[in-house]
Amino acid sequence: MFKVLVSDPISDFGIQQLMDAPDVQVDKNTGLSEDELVAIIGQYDALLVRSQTKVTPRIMEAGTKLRVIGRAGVGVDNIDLQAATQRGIIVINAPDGNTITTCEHAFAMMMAIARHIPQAYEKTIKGIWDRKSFLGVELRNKTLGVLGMGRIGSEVAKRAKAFGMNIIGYDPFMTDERADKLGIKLGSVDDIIRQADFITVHTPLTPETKHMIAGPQFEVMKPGMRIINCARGGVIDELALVEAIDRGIVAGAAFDVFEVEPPAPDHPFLSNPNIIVTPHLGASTVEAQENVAIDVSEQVICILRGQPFKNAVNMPPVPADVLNKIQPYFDLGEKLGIFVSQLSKGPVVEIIVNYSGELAEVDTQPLTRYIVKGVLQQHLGSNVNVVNSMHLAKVRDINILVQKSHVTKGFTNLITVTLRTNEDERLVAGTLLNGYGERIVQIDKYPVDVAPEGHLLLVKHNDKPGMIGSVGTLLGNNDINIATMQVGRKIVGGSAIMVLSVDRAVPKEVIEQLKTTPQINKAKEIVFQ
Ligand SMILES: NC(=O)C1=CN([C@@H]2O[C@H](COP(=O)(O)OP(=O)(O)OC[C@H]3O[C@@H](n4cnc5c(N)ncnc54)[C@H](O)[C@@H]3O)[C@@H](O)[C@H]2O)C=CC1
Ligand SMILES: O=C(O)CCC(=O)C(=O)O
Repeated sequence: MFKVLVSDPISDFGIQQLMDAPDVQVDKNTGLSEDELVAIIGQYDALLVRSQTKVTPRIMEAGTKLRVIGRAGVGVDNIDLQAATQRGIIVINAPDGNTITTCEHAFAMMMAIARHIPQAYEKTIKGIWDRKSFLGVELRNKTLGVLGMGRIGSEVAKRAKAFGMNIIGYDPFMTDERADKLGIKLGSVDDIIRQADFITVHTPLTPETKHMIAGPQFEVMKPGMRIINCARGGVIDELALVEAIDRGIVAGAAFDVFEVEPPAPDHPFLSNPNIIVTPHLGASTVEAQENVAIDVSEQVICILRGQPFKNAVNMPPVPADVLNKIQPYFDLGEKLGIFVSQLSKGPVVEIIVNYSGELAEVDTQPLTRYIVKGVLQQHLGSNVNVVNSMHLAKVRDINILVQKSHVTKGFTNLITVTLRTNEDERLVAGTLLNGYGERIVQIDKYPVDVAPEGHLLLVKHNDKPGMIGSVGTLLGNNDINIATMQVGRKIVGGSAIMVLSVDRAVPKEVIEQLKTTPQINKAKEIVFQ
């Protein structure tokens, strides 16, 4: 039974499928301190959070069974990603579920500052009928600058068009084609700063975006402009903004997010009549909370059950069409790694992976992670997984060399893994055969055809008559049943390799007997658990 801890308020409807899963037990325990979480996290396989829980390295260290942290939302700044990657904990988020909701909040904020709605409401409910102080502006024909044209920024731009605004967008990944499609102008940050009547930011907080709007930018803005931040506190310099408002450069600002949340009671925003604030409500709708909880629950179940998943934040994203092509090879890749590491002796120096055929045409990075995992698994056991395999190889100074070629030796796709240690160099190649599944097709220089499963016995011998008989008799005498057998040789009468698939583990003494049998040079068991 997998145990999942939900440590922030997350939609019950959204996590229903987790609660209904027969192999999952869900505990809801919210508002815990770091110490309280450290005390209980050791029993859980998965942790589900929104943004309140700060998932620190201490919590992950105590979470010895933790395999996945699910963030019901977009930003993962409350999760220490580096610590998660080092520990092999997969961090997933739900990037799509709250896009529209947050866009609508940003839009509501823009309209609210255009028409002073919160300030007017304040006075009206106090019985003050003040119509003079709240002269607003129309959105129509105004220039809206959108910094960050990702999911939310693009939706804001679409809605702004319907309001008759002229939109200038900036995003390092924005192409002219996409801008044309959205009917907006592509500009630089400087164009936006100088020309916009309204600016809305929709970027993550990164070293590059931190204070991307600060003192020097406010200096050159259009007097009377208005600014909105429903992305992350810190993208706009808060103190510089207050100063720009005092100097009449900025007419109004709307913030849903703050450099420190919640802001201190004496934060200058809270007493400024031209700044309106909400308590990080961007994603707070029934729909968004259900969506993100559904998305993250689905992924958590997949990860716990060892099924393919998406939206891992601490692994490179893979487009669906690429994933479709490489996913069938994940298991084979891992088995090639397991196989070649059992063949080798001595500390690993380099893993050379060669992809040929159709695999040479696609991004195979995720597949390489499986191969590296397989190689390291023999020594690191369950401490290695596809999230941390590359990191663990790197900290052990193991070089990973990936090559692509079109030489497929007659197979549609071929993966060749060569392991260089400081004692030897061994090679295993495998493919997926239509109708036959995973096959090992080469071991060192010998062509073979064997399924990588269960117990394999490798016997290196001289190519002489009677070898199959003597190996078969020895195994038979020790009650070891042979399921399949293959002999690979390069030249008649030269050295050859026998690969036997056997029904149970081969005891050490039997391996020793094989090694001392005439004409046999080596014997080795390879185990796939
Ligand atoms: N207030 C709230 O409750 C919510 C806030 N958010 C936040 O909103 C922000 C945007 O979210 P999404 O649109 O879903 O993310 P996204 O990843 O789809 O879009 C972010 C965009 O910012 C762009 N970007 C990165 N650096 C940039 C730079 N220096 N200048 C201009 N653009 C840059 C990226 O290229 C990307 O296209 C995130 O920070 C997210 O955490 C998201 C949901 C709810
Ligand atoms: O969970 C929340 O309410 C915060 C949403 C958010 O900021 C995000 O998804 O990035």
